[in-house]
Amino acid sequence: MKAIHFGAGNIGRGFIGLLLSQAGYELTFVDVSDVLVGAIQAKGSYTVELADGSGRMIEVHNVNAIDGKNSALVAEAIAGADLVTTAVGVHILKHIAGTIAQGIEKRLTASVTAPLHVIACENAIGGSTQLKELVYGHLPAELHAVADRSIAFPDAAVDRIVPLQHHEDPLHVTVEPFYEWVVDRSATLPGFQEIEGVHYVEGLEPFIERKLFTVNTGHCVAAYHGYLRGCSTIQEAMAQEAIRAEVRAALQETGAVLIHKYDFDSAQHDQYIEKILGRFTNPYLSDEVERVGRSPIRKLSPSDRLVRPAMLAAEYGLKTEHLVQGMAAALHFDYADDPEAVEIQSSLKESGLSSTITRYTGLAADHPLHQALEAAYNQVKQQA
Ligand SMILES: NC(=O)C1=CN([C@@H]2O[C@H](COP(=O)(O)OP(=O)(O)OC[C@H]3O[C@@H](n4cnc5c(N)ncnc54)[C@H](O)[C@@H]3O)[C@@H](O)[C@H]2O)C=CC1
Ligand SMILES: O=P(O)(O)OC[C@H]1O[C@](O)(CO)[C@@H](O)[C@@H]1O
Repeated sequence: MKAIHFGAGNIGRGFIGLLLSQAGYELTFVDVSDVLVGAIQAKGSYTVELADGSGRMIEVHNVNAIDGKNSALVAEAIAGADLVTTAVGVHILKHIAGTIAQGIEKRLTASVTAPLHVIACENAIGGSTQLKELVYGHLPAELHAVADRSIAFPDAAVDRIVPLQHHEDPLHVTVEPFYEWVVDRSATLPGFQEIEGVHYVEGLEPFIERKLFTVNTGHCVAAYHGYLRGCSTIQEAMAQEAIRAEVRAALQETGAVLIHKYDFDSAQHDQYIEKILGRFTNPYLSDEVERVGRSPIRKLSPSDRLVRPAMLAAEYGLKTEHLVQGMAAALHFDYADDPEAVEIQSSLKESGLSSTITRYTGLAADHPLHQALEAAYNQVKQQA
């Protein structure tokens, strides 16, 4: 079984690559970083370290890498693969879609009928579905129906905290022990051999929303409040009682939404929240607030971890105060090395608060959440 994985970064090496290799796949990474590609090609292996105080190391052997800038070579590899996965960032999917389409076209021209599954392992709802649309945009229309018979794009939810790495070895990666990779079984093709270690479910929506609106909502709320209060890491932020309470309160709000929408057991969901809070405080990890807060435009967008649960809460008549506080802190994330943060800050200066809110959150000026966010934005800085 051959797998091609786009993105030899933190989650690529520390989670998806590790799991695929352990599941018996012959694994080839595709990346545009010369350092990562060169190091994998030279060594053919790398080490994953578990951040649990045990010092446990796992060696990942027999891995290869292709330079993502060489689309012909990547397409050739895809033509002969059983699985394509990605962990590049949802905004990068459009840049790899053409190459994936090239690989699919090669495969169909060579009459390969074995199923190919393409799974986007990104933090987004419907990531693989988005990738399919992008890939099909590059495929000749007459091939779409043929491709549908042997190529599938099951959506997925991936969860493992892998911070920025600061090791001499560019391939060494430290990860939290916990991981969860959930895939929509209903979108897989007959004859597909399930990947060992992956949890297959018939309906992905409750899983992806539970993950995105708990792990990712909580994490970014900690990051934005932490940044405002001058903390360097999530661990430092979570050690402040006020921030910890703010994160827990935001997760109680998303929890109420999830319980209402999916009829989750309330006590079990509380335990899930506590487990996530415990993961954020893992003393064996050091996770910069700038990484976890990165890409605030994506995180403030209408279908993402802050606005979407708040909109649902408003619709269900539930509380939104702490989600709104999180959004307000996100608008104050003025980190100069993050292009999305810089764009929001320029918009605030040039267009003002109200039109910035509408532009990035999709909340119209007369929406109650818009008005609450304006008020919270003006208050948040004073509380920091
Ligand atoms: N780090 C984490 O804890 C988690 C991250 N994720 C998601 O995984 C994705 C990747 O995140 P990270 O691994 O943290 O980021 P990262 O920045 O460490 O890795 C991304 C990799 O993609 C590569 N890349 C960029 N453009 C490319 C292209 N055109 N072709 C091939 N490779 C390309 C980069 O060179 C980099 O090595 C994101 O969507 C993130 O939301 C999901 C769960 C956990
Ligand atoms: O910030 P992004 O790119 O959505 O992804 C990183 C996020 O995913 C997580 O790994 C959770 O699975 C967190 O570390 C972090 O909040």
